[in-house]
Amino acid sequence: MSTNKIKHIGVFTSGGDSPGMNAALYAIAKSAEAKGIKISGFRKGYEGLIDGDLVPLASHELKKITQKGGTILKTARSKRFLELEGRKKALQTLKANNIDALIAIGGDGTFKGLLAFSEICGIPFIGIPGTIDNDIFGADYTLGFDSAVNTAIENIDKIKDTAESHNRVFIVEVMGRDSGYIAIHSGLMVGADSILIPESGKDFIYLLDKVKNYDSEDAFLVVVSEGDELGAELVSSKIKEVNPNVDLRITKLGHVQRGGNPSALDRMLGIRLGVAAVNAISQGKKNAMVGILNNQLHLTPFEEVVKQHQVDNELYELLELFGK
Ligand SMILES: Nc1ncnc2c1ncn2[C@@H]1O[C@H](COP(=O)(O)OP(=O)(O)OP(=O)(O)O)[C@@H](O)[C@H]1O
Ligand SMILES: O=P(O)(O)OC[C@H]1O[C@](O)(CO)[C@@H](O)[C@@H]1O
Repeated sequence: MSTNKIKHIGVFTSGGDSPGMNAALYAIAKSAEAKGIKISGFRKGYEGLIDGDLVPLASHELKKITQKGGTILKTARSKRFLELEGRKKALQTLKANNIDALIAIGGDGTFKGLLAFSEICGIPFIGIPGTIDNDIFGADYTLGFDSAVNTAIENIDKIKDTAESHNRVFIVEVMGRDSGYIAIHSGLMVGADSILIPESGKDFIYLLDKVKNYDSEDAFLVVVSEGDELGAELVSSKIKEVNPNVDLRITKLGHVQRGGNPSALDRMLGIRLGVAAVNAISQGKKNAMVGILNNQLHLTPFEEVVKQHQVDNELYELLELFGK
């Protein structure tokens, strides 16, 4: 589609919220206004597309909330959009409101949704990676990941104080549905004795070896990703099997990691990617995600984005050196 045909862009946030989404919405509105393009926001992710729940967006309003976590548009996991019937209703909404391009801010599930939608809807779709899990191919960092890791380390530092005072073994579970990124980053930064992630199968053996003879004047800290196949409880019972003397506690950090004001990095990322998304649409691009790779803007087709993510080799090496 050529540049001058785009008059009205729809935007929505989808999947888990992540700090920085509001900054991206502000940037999208600002950039669209500068190009004379109208912007509407669909509320509650794909649910808003299906129900025609949309609101006009204005940059002077969004400017006030760029520093806030969460998403002003709200978000959802939509069962209805998984069905063709739901996607057909969403198509009707777009037609009825003369939307001629869509920007989605979400995780890999959201982009799988756009791929499915593109089979029945021909308008340009552009994605912005927004998930604390950082499990998206085509972006060094997703919106919200840096803030989530900062929240995790702030809290694990506190746990360490009490763990060291009691010489306790602590298992701290951090978020990451299928991804160990938050665990690796936070685990390295707090000096964890062991880091367990879903992408690595053998790490548990090293942990048991280490903890078997643990009887020290110190804490023993395990950071485990919620996506790890064993999980905190099973890890705990295995540790007690090999060393019944340990004084052990489990803390699950949970959704606290998704909230809070975005870090400087996430605010900047939101602004850069918001502007880049509008530019991409104006340049006639479609069905691709904007992301920052090596500090440069990149467009990656959705087909690539949704492929299984990989933890890169350098991170594995750090994990070997520090976490085992
Ligand atoms: N294969 C698919 N076909 C159609 N829609 C899909 C598909 N996969 C996911 N979706 C839609 O995308 C929504 C968001 O996906 P999901 O819940 O996996 O979150 P996400 O975007 O991966 O974000 P997060 O990483 O924060 O969980 C789903 O609730 C669903 O409505
Ligand atoms: O908010 P919900 O639906 O419980 O989802 C939790 C999942 O979302 C994420 O926080 C990503 O947004 C994952 O780390 C976690 O597994």
